[in-house]
Amino acid sequence: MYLVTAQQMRELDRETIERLGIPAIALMENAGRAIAEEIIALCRRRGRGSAAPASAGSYEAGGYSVVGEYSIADGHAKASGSGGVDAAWKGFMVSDDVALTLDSAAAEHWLILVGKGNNGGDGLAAARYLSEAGVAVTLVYAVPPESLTGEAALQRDAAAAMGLSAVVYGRDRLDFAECSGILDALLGTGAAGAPRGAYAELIAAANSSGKAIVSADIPSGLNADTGETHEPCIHASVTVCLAFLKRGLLQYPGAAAAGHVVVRSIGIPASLAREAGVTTYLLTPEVLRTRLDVDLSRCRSPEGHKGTYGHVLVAAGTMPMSGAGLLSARAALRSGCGLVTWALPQKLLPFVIGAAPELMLAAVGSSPDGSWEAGTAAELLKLSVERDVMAVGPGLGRFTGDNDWLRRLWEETACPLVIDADALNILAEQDYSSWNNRRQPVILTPHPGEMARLAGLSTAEVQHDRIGLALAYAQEHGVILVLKGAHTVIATPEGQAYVNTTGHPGMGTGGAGDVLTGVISGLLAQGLKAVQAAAFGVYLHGLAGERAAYRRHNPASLIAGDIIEEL
Ligand SMILES: NC(=O)C1=CN([C@@H]2O[C@H](COP(=O)(O)OP(=O)(O)OC[C@H]3O[C@@H](n4cnc5c(N)ncnc54)[C@H](O)[C@@H]3O)[C@@H](O)[C@H]2O)[C@H](O)CC1
Ligand SMILES: [K+]
Repeated sequence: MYLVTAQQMRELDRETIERLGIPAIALMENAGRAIAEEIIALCRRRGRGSAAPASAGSYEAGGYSVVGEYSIADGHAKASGSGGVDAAWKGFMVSDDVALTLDSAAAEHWLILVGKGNNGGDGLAAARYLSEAGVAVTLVYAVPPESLTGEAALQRDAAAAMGLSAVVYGRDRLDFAECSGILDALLGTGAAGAPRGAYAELIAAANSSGKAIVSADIPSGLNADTGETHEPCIHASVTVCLAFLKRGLLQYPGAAAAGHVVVRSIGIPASLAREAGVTTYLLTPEVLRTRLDVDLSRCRSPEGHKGTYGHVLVAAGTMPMSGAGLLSARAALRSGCGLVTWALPQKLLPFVIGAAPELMLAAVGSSPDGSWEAGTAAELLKLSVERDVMAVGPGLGRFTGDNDWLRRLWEETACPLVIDADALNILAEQDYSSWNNRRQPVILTPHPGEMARLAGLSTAEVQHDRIGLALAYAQEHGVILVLKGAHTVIATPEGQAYVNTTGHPGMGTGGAGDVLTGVISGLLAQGLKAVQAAAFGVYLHGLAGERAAYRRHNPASLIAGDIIEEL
């Protein structure tokens, strides 16, 4: 599933209209219909509708279809008292447009908040379809309707010609308490800055009304690119996103303001997005399979052996943070690699023997306090020769000479590097663009605080536009960047970005990041390309976290080791 910016959406709109010749008004009609269908579906889900959602068309031997709860054939059958359609009788049958039918329409009255632009136009089109379904609608113009132009003006005139009731905010009486729902068609991808004037007042009133709000395309007040929510911003139950998923709907706080996001096609071909060079995706199994060529089955070869699945070297842990090394190393094994060697300070070794019998341990250095030493770089380089990937950083701590230590690993290892935790903090202190180029990829796995240090920004600035920042950093530094957090972003030096939505808030617990480092390293060791291992690793880590969270009486009690057990 593509993720687009507002600008990319405008270009795709224009391409569709000008190159394919599909009129803008047709796209708007499609948008309006899609929005109306989702509002009707919401009303049903709220239990207001008696018609069950349209069942999949099931074609019986007699060649008739049952859609929804009613068909003419059933009607005939009931009339004839046969209690059901006689299979031999192939009565004439007509089904209705279930998606736009609501039995309880009479109980519904929706306010349609109409902005000046095409977002407002979408709302006006939706109002006509809702009215056709028997839902009472009142158009609430944020600006005098005569100021609408283009397709929005066409929709305005059509709504007026249909006699839809309309009020102008600030001029006419308006009571949100009288409605059963609100369609937010104030601002879409053409918005700029915080909502102003009547728009801001209508957004605030809608939010405080307590009514269910459906947003057209994006919640008004949301930055479509960054997920930043202006003050005020609509808090929607459902956002009907048109054509392509907007980046801002996946980035918090926007992701929270959007409610349930449903992407609806309106006639803009997905191929245009590919041709336009859109390379940001929602990370789904489909994207993993088709874009990243990942074998989701992770099947094992019948003649495989531990050597088949690669060998991970983990350089991690100190006396106070031995667990980080253990978590990473165990997670690497659980991700399916064949062997894991955990390189750790000599002093630490006796305490972790047997902690995970499946691990091989390699004591390095001779520091009396179990910290790392600059001289261990040579030992790690020697160990890395027989390993397929090196993970460095979990529980590493800081030590004298650590800058040169990391530089040696960067410049002299011949295997891919996964750099996490304190190793990222070491990296952040240097201009590593001057270091020798590497033939093998590097994956950085910062949380927002570590990213802030790497990029020389505040954490708030990192969170302001996670996708944009991750892409810029990955391309500038030639690394694969895994920017952790709610909806982790995986960005590549070539400019692709994948946004992951698996995971659970309970995963905000010490060591969860160490586990991810192990998972990514374990997948790399099994031969996945770096971007495959990063994306698939994040995806699997999130799924495991979900399963682990649901096993607890309360997700708050989830701890990192639980995630490993669910891999
Ligand atoms: N081809 C089509 O018809 C399609 C339309 N789509 C829908 O169109 C919107 C984008 O429409 P656009 O006209 O570009 O902008 P908006 O409707 O979002 O509104 C912009 C409008 O609002 C005023 N404005 C801008 N910022 C503010 C602010 N901060 N406060 C107050 N007012 C503001 C300004 O006057 C602008 O004119 C898109 O989201 C879809 O809903 C579909 O994309 C399908 C194709
Ligand atoms: K909107």
